[in-house]
Amino acid sequence: MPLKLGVPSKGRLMEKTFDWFGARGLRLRRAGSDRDYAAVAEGLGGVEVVLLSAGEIPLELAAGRIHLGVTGTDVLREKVANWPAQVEELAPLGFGHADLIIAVPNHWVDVETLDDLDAAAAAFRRDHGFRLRIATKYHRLVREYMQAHDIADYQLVDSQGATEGTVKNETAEAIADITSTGETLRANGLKILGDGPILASQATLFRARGAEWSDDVQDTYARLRQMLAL
Ligand SMILES: Nc1ncnc2c1ncn2[C@@H]1O[C@H](COP(=O)(O)OP(=O)(O)OP(=O)(O)O)[C@@H](O)[C@H]1O
Ligand SMILES: O=P(O)(O)OC[C@H]1O[C@H](OP(=O)(O)OP(=O)(O)O)[C@H](O)[C@@H]1O
Repeated sequence: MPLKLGVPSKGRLMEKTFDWFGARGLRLRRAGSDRDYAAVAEGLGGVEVVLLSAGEIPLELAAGRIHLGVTGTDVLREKVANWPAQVEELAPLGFGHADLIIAVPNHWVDVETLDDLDAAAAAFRRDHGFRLRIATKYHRLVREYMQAHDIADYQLVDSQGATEGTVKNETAEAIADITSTGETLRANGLKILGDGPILASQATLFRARGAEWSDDVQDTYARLRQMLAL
């Protein structure tokens, strides 16, 4: 039985993951063309590479269909309930950095912090008769964060992409999304609340606790750990 390693299937996350493993002696490469979602690992026997969307890797880990997987800590924590029981964080990989933040319109001059947002949300509800809307795809992480900060006067609206546009489109008053350069926020007239990010994410190598760790997989894993200096 091979050790299954889930790797992002496209973009910079895929390239940097290939580079990270390559620098440690495990050469990952696509088996065929750019469109062929098969890949191979060279340098250590017994490893099967599975190319998956970064957003799918958390669920594959939680289901135990892959033994190891690379994805962002943000999507892992968002998609896997009680994640520490399901996966082990083996190593942060030093790329794919992005902060999950809350942002509000620049012209909300009285709102710079979460406390300000709390006050604005109460006023918003009084004035409009419905709760202030925060657009996001990170429902679990935002809910937990708001609960931890005792903020209840809001509602989440689902946005699976182009989230910064929801404010201009008047389907939300604020957003919670990841940012790296901040360009998308600036272009959409939004500013980040000054309390620090909900989560600072980066690409990370995870191990699925519930996968089938047969003797031969464990043996491959031990050799891989040595190779990767884990
Ligand atoms: N600037 C960035 N833009 C988007 N994602 C980023 C950025 N920097 C780092 N990331 C990370 O890349 C990962 C992408 O996850 P996402 O779910 O969007 O991927 P995906 O499944 O490949 O998406 P899709 O196939 O829908 O484009 C997340 O962990 C995210 O934090
Ligand atoms: O701070 P920046 O460097 O501008 O990057 C942040 C943007 O990148 C991501 O979007 P992505 O391109 O993954 O598309 P999405 O809208 O489908 O999530 C994220 O959702 C932000 O919109």
